[in-house]
Amino acid sequence: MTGEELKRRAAERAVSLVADGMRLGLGTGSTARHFVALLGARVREGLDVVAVPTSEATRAQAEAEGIRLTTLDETPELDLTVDGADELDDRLRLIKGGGGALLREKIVAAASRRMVVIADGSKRVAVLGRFPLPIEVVPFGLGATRRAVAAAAERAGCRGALSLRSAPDGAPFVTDGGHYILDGAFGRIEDPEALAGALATVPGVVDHGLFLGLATGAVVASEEGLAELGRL
Ligand SMILES: O=C[C@H](O)[C@H](O)[C@H](O)COP(=O)(O)O
Repeated sequence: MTGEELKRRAAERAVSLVADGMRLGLGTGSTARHFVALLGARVREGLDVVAVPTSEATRAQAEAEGIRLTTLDETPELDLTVDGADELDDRLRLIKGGGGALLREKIVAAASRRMVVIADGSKRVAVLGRFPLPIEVVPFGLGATRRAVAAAAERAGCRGALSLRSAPDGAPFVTDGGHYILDGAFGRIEDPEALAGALATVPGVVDHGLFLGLATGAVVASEEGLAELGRL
């Protein structure tokens, strides 16, 4: 089975959790894209839901699928968010933001009663950190912020290169919120909570890709079948 087929399998299970009347958060990325496509098919069959997208890319896809959209201003509490992840551990701690959508994703997940992660088996790790941690920063003061991030990470036991993410044209990648991303190649993040706490003390940091205590469940698809973690 290809990676895309595995992602689709996980997305199919997540779509089965959606019921009429639900207020949904729609994730971003190649796995969430399968979920939005499958949800769109159900909406065209008559399913009545309303959804908040976590990126402009997902907004465009959801609109094209005919999914009714809302905002967190109109609908501040959501029933279920379904999103992908770059890594997840057995305690449902995540790294997200490989596609640059981490800030809106975290706001939407925090506004949801349930957040279900969909992923293929390659995303599951024993210790977070193989995937470089995205850290969203304000462009102003980038040099100083980068030094402060490095110092904060070191206090939490993490060392590694902090790379400014680039767009395909070589310019800095800019998030939907107008910010830059530093990718922290920390290797192993032994204490994600300590790192999250340390990063939160740096003024130029808007947010980071550690999602701790947000995911309530996960569907992980591999050749062996679907593994379900937590509460779906
Ligand atoms: O910013 C992007 C998101 O956090 C994605 O959910 C994450 O990068 C996983 O994406 P994919 O499903 O494409 O691996």
